[in-house]
Parts: sequence; structure tokens; C-alpha cells
Amino acid sequence: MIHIKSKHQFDTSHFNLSFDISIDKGAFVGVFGDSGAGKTTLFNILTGLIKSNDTFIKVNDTVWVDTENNINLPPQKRKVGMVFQDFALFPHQTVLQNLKYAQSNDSSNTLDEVSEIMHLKELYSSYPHQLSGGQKQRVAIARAVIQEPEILLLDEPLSALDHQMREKLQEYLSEIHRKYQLTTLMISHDIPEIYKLCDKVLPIEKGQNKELQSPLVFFNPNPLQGKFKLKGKVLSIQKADIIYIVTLLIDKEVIQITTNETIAKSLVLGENVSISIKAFQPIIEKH
Ligand SMILES: Nc1ncnc2c1ncn2[C@@H]1O[C@H](COP(=O)(O)OP(=O)(O)OP(=O)(O)O)[C@@H](O)[C@H]1O
Repeated sequence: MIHIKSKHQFDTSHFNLSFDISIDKGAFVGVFGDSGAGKTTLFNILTGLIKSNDTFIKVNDTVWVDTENNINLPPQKRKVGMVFQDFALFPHQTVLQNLKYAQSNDSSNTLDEVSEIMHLKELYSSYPHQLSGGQKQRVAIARAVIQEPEILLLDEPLSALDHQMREKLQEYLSEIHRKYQLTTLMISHDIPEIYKLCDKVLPIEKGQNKELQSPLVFFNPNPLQGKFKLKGKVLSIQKADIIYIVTLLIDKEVIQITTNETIAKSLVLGENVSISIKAFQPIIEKH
């Protein structure tokens, strides 16, 4: 379990932050909110890059910060892995050297395993400038995981990548999160991405967090009022007794419609579909 209680005000601004968050170990949490809401600041408080005078952070059994009792673990002692949008690899080191930098004495197996899962072995002797954006980000994610972090923080890690690469890396992230039983917090503005990867959403508004919610509840507070438009994206497909419920992103709205097994099984997550209404029964058609 992770507990974060923090109040912070920047010297140069009137922006006040106040967080009170509890996250289960092993959760994959989507951190969602407007630009400037305080998402990156929350990450900076967790990593120790921002020191605040009124903070308590406990990660599993260890207190990282307790300002009342003068406890403040330095950033290098906090078991946090971080991945940003802009790769941040050492340019003059090969992929293997970049990975080894993150390795502690007892994590040599992890380096090997993670490289295997993310298909990095064939890139070991390449330098960052020889890699594509997706390859660089694979290395950055692997490097963060090799540190065997208690919390993995992802700050819009995939937003610079094209759709196909993004989907591939989402699969890697999902696999790595499960395999190493990480507690992962990911800032993302991409609703389908949050649906695909996260079991909870942490909404941040104007410097404060709201309660954690499931993506389905958070993005779809009133399922009966969904508006049908021509095109949509498949977010999830769930079996409910003998029918299937398909959740779709239509423009910025999420709706659910029922369908039969044949159609449900032909759909793929993230796929674009079109919707029409025939005799009051919604029909999903593939493009
Ligand atoms: N070093 C700083 N000094 C003063 N104010 C800051 C500082 N860093 C952040 N802020 C303020 O805190 C607010 C939250 O910033 P933060 O970067 O956490 O937002 P965000 O939700 O991550 O935004 P985005 O999605 O655009 O990255 C901003 O409105 C900004 O004005």
C-alpha cells in the first residue's frame, strides 16, 4: 500500500497543492487531469525532486517522508523508476551500458529477463542516436524496471510515438507490470490507453486529487445517455451472461452497447468501428 499526504505551495506562484492518496500495491493507476492540474508535481513529490514542508509518504512498510518527524529519504534511496516522454538515455553509451547503469548487484537476472521480454538483446550494441523513438522508449522503460522499483512512474511515456508503436509498447508495459507486480502510476491524456492498461483512475483537478475510480465509472458516469455518432473506437468487450457488452469511445463520450458473440469475438481492442441503429437495435460494423 502507498500512502501520500502532501500539501505544497510553490514560492513563485499562488498554486496550492493538496494530495491525500492511498494506492493498493500492484495497482496500475492512470493519473488524469487538465494541463497544469498538478500531475507532474505529484510525481516530483514522490521522487523527492520537490521537497514540501507538510508531507507524509509511506511505501509498503517504509516511511519515505514524514516532515513532522524530520524523515526525508533522499531521491537516490527511494525505489522509484521513472519514464518520461523524451527518452532521457545517455547518448554516449550503448543500449547495454544504459541498462547496466540501472542495475544493482542483485538485479542481473532482471536485466536479462526484461531485455528478453522487450526484445532488446539485438539492440545491445547500438547507441541511442541509432534507435527509433519506439526503440529508445523500450530501453527507457526497461531501464526503469531493471532498478526493481517499488513504484514505477510513467509521465506520458508513449505520447510521442505513432499509433502502432504505442499499442506495442502498451502491451510491453502491461506484461512488465504484471510480471514484476509493480505499482505503476501513469500520466496519460489518452482515454483508450487508460482503459487498456489501468485498473484505476486517479483524477487530479486544480492541485487536488479526487477518489480513485475504475476507468469505466470515471469516463462513463451515465451510460444511458451516450450519444451515437458514426465512428467509434472499441475500448472493452465484456461477456455478460449470454450477451456481450462493448464499450466504445465516440468522439469524447464513452457508451456501452450490447451485441452477440459473433460480432463481439470479431472485434479487437482499439479498433475503429462504425455504428448504426436499425429497428432500435444498435449494430456495430467493421470499417
Ligand atoms: N517550479 C515551479 N514553480 C512555480 N510553479 C510551479 C512549478 N512547477 C509547477 N508549478 C505550477 O504548478 C501547477 C501544476 O504543474 P504540473 O506541472 O504539476 O501540472 P501537470 O498537471 O503535470 O500539467 P501538464 O499536463 O501540462 O504536464 C502549474 O500550474 C504550475 O503553475
